[in-house]
Amino acid sequence: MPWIQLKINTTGSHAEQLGDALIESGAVSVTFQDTHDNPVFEPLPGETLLWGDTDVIGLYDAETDMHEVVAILSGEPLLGHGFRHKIEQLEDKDWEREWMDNFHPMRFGQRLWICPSWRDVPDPNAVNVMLDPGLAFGTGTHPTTAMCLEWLDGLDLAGKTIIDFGCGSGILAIAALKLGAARAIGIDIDPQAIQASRDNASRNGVSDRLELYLPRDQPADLSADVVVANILAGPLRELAPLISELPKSGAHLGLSGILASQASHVAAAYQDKFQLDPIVEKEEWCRITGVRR
Ligand SMILES: C[S@@+](CC[C@H](N)C(=O)[O-])C[C@H]1O[C@@H](n2cnc3c(N)ncnc32)[C@H](O)[C@@H]1O
Repeated sequence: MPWIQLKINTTGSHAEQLGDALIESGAVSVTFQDTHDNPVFEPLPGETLLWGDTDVIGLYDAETDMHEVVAILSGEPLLGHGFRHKIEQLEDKDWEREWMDNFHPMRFGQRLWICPSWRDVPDPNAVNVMLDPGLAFGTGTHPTTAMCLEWLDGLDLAGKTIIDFGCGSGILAIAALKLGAARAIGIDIDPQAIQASRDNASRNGVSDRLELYLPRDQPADLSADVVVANILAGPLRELAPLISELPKSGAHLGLSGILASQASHVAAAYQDKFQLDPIVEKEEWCRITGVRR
């Protein structure tokens, strides 16, 4: 079952009250985490944070309307309008664990394999990306990543520039580079994802062709032949004006992180500027692709 988590940084004295508020807003569980064990929560661009010592994390069914949750929580006196938070889709941890235990290299499409670095590659002549589960999202086990990898494998990427918007572990950018792309640009709001992408690029010998940016640092005039964004439906809709301008005319766009029930809403935000393909579905998740008009 797919899940979404919402994380709020606070002080220990406020944690319990916020935990109750998260449950009232629809969270099926709430956990408290010592911030010092988990320095992931990032400041918004231009912001200086005074860190609380506790992250309050609510787990929601992925069908939940997170806009509504945020609206409800804005009414909480401890939070208020525009409160800082982070919303993420979650890897299925059991699935992840199983993959680690069984050490399975995985094939995507015709040419591409994602392989744990401690195993021999099944086909040395294939396009092999060496990647181990780490702190950032993206190993290939999640259907949203898998659908992006399959799509990339089917494109002619030779000499192309690709933007990986929400790069996580860097898996999509690195796969594109190994499939022949000349240059990749990874963007993520999470500094830990930038670091993971950098490490994984180095492990795969493609560091010199991968640029990585936090959104506040990204050059203003970015454009590419292929743009892929595996983030959630809400941000994909909100960021449609920005993401739509990244592909050049005739360039390919791939969107993922979308539940089947949300696909038509996301497609509606892109259909004016893109000739969209039929939507592809895998285990409750969808992929939307198209070509920039
Ligand atoms: C589901 S993961 C995808 C990771 C990887 N691209 C993959 O396909 O497995 C989504 C990533 O997008 C990042 N993200 C979420 N919202 C973002 C935004 N508005 N701008 C840039 N990155 C964002 C998250 O930090 C996370 O690393």
